[in-house]
Amino acid sequence: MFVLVNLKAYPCDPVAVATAARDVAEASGVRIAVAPQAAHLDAVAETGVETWAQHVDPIAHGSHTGHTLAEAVADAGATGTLCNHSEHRLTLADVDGALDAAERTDLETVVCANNPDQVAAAAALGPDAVAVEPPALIGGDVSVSTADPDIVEGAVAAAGAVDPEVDVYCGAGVSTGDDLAAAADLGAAGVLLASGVAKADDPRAALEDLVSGV
Ligand SMILES: O=C(CO)COP(=O)(O)O
Repeated sequence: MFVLVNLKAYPCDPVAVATAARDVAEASGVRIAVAPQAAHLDAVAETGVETWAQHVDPIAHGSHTGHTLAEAVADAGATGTLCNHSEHRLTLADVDGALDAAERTDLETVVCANNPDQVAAAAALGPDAVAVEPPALIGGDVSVSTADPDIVEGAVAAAGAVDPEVDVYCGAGVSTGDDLAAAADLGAAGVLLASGVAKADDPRAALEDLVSGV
């Protein structure tokens, strides 16, 4: 299972979370990546943890102001990027353009989607993975794998019907080892989570619990 921790804009210490994630990944053998604010990519990558961007824009070098350039996040040490997160939705054309930018710079890609229909559309664009995250469950206490297992199974089926090479992750409310195990049982190859780690009193303990059953 892949564990992708999105720090969003939470007021956590990104280097402390990254250091904990690096240590827990090394100790457990579970692949764990951290996606901090773009301005923190360098510092997070320096810890040695697998580092992801939260977003890249569908642009190349040139006259663009206030955008996130794929080359810049790759230079800062990111090896992957989220795209089309529920809190940063793009048009279909812009998802396609962002994936082109990521491919140009060898960034691994996860396109987020609300439901199986959107998962199918996202999978058709050829990302490395898609992540189904029902917006209503994001930031809540109940994991998508418990609250809406059908949507996870539906996403796995939808992506598989379009392109079996595209991995499916799930997210929203994931915070425990049981949540991770339930996601794996439903066919997910990984989880995308945020508040369960970024808002935890002890992010290291939260990460250790997450991977305890893998
Ligand atoms: O949006 C998410 C991850 O990108 C999920 O957030 P939570 O883990 O806080 O529900």
